[in-house]
Amino acid sequence: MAESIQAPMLVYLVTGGCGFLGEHIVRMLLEQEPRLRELRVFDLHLSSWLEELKTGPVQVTAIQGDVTQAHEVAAAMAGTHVVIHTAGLVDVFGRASPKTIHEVNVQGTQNVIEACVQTGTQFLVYTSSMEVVGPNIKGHPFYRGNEDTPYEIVHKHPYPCSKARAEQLVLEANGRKVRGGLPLVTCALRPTGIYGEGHQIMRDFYRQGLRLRGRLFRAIPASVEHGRVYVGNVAWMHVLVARELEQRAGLMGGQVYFCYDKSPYKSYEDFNMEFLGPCGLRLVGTRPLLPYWLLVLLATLNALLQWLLRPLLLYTPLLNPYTLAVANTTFTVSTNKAQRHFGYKPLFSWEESRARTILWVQSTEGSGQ
Ligand SMILES: NC(=O)C1=CN([C@@H]2O[C@H](COP(=O)(O)OP(=O)(O)OC[C@H]3O[C@@H](n4cnc5c(N)ncnc54)[C@H](O)[C@@H]3O)[C@@H](O)[C@H]2O)C=CC1
Ligand SMILES: CC(C)CCC[C@@H](C)[C@H]1CC[C@H]2[C@@H]3[C@H](O)CC4=CC(=O)CC[C@]4(C)[C@H]3CC[C@]12C
Repeated sequence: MAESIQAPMLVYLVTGGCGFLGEHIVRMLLEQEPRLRELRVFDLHLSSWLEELKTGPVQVTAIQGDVTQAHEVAAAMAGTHVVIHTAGLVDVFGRASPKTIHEVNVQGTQNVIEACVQTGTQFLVYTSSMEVVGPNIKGHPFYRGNEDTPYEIVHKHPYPCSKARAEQLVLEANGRKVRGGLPLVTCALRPTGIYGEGHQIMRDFYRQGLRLRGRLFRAIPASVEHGRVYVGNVAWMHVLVARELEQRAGLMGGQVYFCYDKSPYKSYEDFNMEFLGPCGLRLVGTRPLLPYWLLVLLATLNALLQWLLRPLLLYTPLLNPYTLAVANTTFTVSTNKAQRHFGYKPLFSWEESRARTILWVQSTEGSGQ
């Protein structure tokens, strides 16, 4: 993919291109990748905003499909140069069964790899997650760690288990021969908690705060730091990785990169208040209002209720033993590997990321978003 003034010639495919992160990757590719001829957006559910993108100079092809169906993936990928595999089932609340999570996240990823081999697509970027590392079930802190920091990785929950297995499959596939005889070049990006325009959990907290007359109640100590990264910067990292993979295959192939930017280190709730505060909400309490043992009890009760009610209805509250453990364990990243390997610098400053997110939160008030 050498720099050239020739007509754009590359065909990209983004799986999960209609999701929260996927939409930002799609828009970023159209803005920042001049060599793009065609962009295929593959998703289980196609969004209406795709229509407006079809009027630009790049051919945008919307493909409704399911990554668990190998033939659908292979058909969509024929003739592509690069695939960004972002589709995934993000569920830590018990909405989907462990089997479904495995099928989408692991089998779906295996299907993407096999389709690369079968169709001759040579470059694969996988959206992994910080969750493949931790926090572990023992609650060990990961404080300003990097890709080489030793950490006891112990997964139990279906979501991190599936992301870890899928990441492993992607990294092991690096170097496999694809159709035509060239080697497959793969790498994985591990975002921490992503925030920004389209972040549904942020919107849910905002709505809950409005219902509670402008208040949210602190549940997690302010001293527990939780890694966060702006969605625009995560998208930019995907675009850069995809662009640089050919030139730096030897260095980048088979590598993992945490996604990072200049977002401040804060607790999950204090970080959310950076956006919800300017939208009129207040976080009540300098310390958690409920003792930790009571939160553990409530989380356990929620898990029990979920199990008991499952034959009748899906009870999926935010608080469960897993989400409590993640929110209550320090997990922050401090690394420059992406800068060293492919020249990444955040495209959006913290101030801009914050301003954009606030504008979006404000725009969701009263709208059906
Ligand atoms: N949201 C976050 O904080 C983080 C997300 N990630 C990863 O980023 C990726 C994107 O996550 P989000 O945008 O937050 O989730 P999302 O749920 O908004 O987007 C996922 C997209 O994948 C699509 N999809 C789901 N199952 C599919 C299937 N069987 N076939 C085709 N498409 C399917 C969905 O329709 C959706 O558009 C996921 O792989 C997730 O594991 C990683 C770290 C943090
Ligand atoms: C008051 C409650 C205890 C607060 C609950 C907050 C939780 C719902 C969220 C706290 C941390 C979040 C997770 C974290 O950002 C890491 C993630 C990475 C992913 O790949 C997917 C999403 C998530 C698991 C994210 C989910 C919500 C939290 C558990």
